[in-house]
Order: sequence, then structure tokens, then C-alpha cells
Amino acid sequence: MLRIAVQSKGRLFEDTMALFTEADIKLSTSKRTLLTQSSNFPVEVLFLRDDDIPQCVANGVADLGIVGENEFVERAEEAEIVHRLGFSKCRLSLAIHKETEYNGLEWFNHKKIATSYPNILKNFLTQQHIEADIHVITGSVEIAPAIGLADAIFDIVSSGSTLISNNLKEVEVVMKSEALLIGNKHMSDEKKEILQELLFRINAVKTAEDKKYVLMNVPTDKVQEIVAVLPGVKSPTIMPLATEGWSSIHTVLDQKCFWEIIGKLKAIGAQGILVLPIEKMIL
Ligand SMILES: Nc1ncnc2c1ncn2[C@@H]1O[C@H](COP(=O)(O)OP(=O)(O)OP(=O)(O)O)[C@@H](O)[C@H]1O
Ligand SMILES: O=P(O)(O)OC[C@H]1O[C@H](OP(=O)(O)OP(=O)(O)O)[C@H](O)[C@@H]1O
Ligand SMILES: [Mg+2]
Repeated sequence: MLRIAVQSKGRLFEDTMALFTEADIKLSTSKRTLLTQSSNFPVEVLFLRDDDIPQCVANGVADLGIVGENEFVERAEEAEIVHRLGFSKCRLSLAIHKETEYNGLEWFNHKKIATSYPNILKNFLTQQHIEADIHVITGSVEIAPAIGLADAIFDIVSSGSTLISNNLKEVEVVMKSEALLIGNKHMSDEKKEILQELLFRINAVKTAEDKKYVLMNVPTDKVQEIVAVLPGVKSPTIMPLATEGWSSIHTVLDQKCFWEIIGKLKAIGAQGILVLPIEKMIL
């Protein structure tokens, strides 16, 4: 049985649980239990504060953990990155009052910076040869300059709206972050085998995420022209329709080039185009 440490509440919780559901790993989270076993896959989930996840994985209390890269780098615990999960994307940035003139990193010399990520900030400032005073606070970092606690902040930014509502502007992006699946470095072979099965499922879900299954009817004499614009996984499926002179084409399209290709298909003469979500995809 693999034990996975997951944030008990907060931003990572929802996306992590959605990932388990999509991978068909059933978990009961109805009661506020701290440890819950899956009924159909050999894993159990340990619910923790995200700050404690890297350490739990490093010391083997959990075999795996799902945590933000920012938290993982900050804690510098001995665990390894098994997979980048691509959700909870954000960045760690330096920000100052919106009306303050900024002319480069030098500005931070001898300033006071409030943050919940002192280690990442300390390393960055040392690398850049900046000497600043780091003031650690665990939350509501963006309010620090307004209440006179610091001259600047170093915190998580995503849309930037928290900065704006606190009259701050982002001046340096120090690191990008996303959710990571991290693992203990000394997992047994049996556990590694379960991990492979888990990764197989995660990959099937992730591969399908930005793909669509597309069906359309086309005049049979246009099939070759249509096939030429389709970048499917392999070659598309082509079947005759009951109506003479018409065929049905089935293929998989990338979300990214979807609208562009649909436009071309319509121009060539495709009709009745159906677009369906794909739940899982095994290449
Ligand atoms: N606005 C955001 N957009 C995208 N990802 C975010 C955002 N804020 C945080 N994250 C990511 O989600 C992780 C968890 O964030 P969350 O706010 O739930 O935790 P937290 O602030 O550490 O919780 P707590 O306040 O209980 O300590 C962060 O470490 C970061 O990786
Ligand atoms: O750039 P934005 O989209 O505004 O996101 C950034 C904010 O999101 C996070 O806070 P969260 O909303 O999780 O609240 P918290 O401070 O209670 O953790 C983070 O600590 C920032 O304050
Ligand atoms: Mg937060």
C-alpha cells in the first residue's frame, strides 16, 4: 500500500481530489478523517497542512506527496520530484508599492522584505549580491508594506489581483511553481510498482486533458483533402455513411489548434461536426 500526503484543505486539495477521481481511485472524504484508504486501489491518503508534506515524504511517514513547488523548494527536504502535475500554477515574485519608482534589483539593497518563503528569497538575494532584511510572516503578506511592517514583499502571485488590491506592483519574478508529485527516495520495489501503475493512470488523464474526439460527415470525394489537414494521434478512422457519396471521419484533435482546424474542415465541406471530451488516453 502506498501512502500519499495531500493538503487537507486549500488550493491543492480540490485539484488533487479531482485527479484521483479522474484516475478512478475511489476515496471517501466525507468524514474529517486524517487517513483514508482507497476502496479500489492500493493507496491511502494522509491529509496534512501543505507545509508539512515535504518533511513527511523525506522521512518516509508518507511514500508520496502532492505539494506546490514553492513549498518543496522552500523546505529543501530530501525527497525527489516524481512528476510535475501542471495544476496550481503560480509564481513567487518581489513586489513594491505601485507608485515607487523601480530601477532594478539594486532597489532592494538595505530594504525590509516580508515573506513566507525566507529560504528561497535568501538564496535569490545572495545570488544577486543584494543585502536586504528578511521579515518572516506566515500569511497576509501583501498587507505588510501598508502597515509599515516592510518596504516590499515576496509572495505568491497568480492573477495579480491581490497585489492590485493592496496597491502593489510585481517587479521581479523569482520562480515559477506548479503542483508536484514528490516521492521518498528509498521506496521498496513493491511500492515502486504501485507508483508505476499510479503514474500510468495520471498520464492517461493528463494526455486526454487537452484533447477532443471529433466526428464529422464529409463528401467522400473530399476525404483525402480533409485527412491532409488532420494531425490526429494516428491516421483517422474513415467509414462510409448510409447515404451514398458521404463518409464519416473520426479523429483526435489538440485543443490548442482546434478552432483553426475546424475552420479549415468547414471550408472543405465537413458537416455535422461533433466534438466530445476524452476521459482517458493511453498512447
Ligand atoms: N493564487 C494561486 N494560484 C495558483 N496557485 C496557488 C495560488 N495560491 C497558492 N497556490 C499554490 O497552492 C499551494 C497551496 O496554497 P494555499 O493557499 O491553499 O496554502 P497555504 O496558504 O499554505 O495554506 P495555509 O494558509 O493553510 O497555510 C501554494 O503553496 C501554491 O503552490
Ligand atoms: O495573484 P492572485 O490571483 O491574487 O493570487 C495570489 C494570492 O493567492 C494566495 O492567497 P490565497 O487566496 O490562497 O489566500 P491565503 O492568503 O489565505 O492563502 C497567495 O498567498 C496570494 O495572496
Ligand atoms: Mg494561500
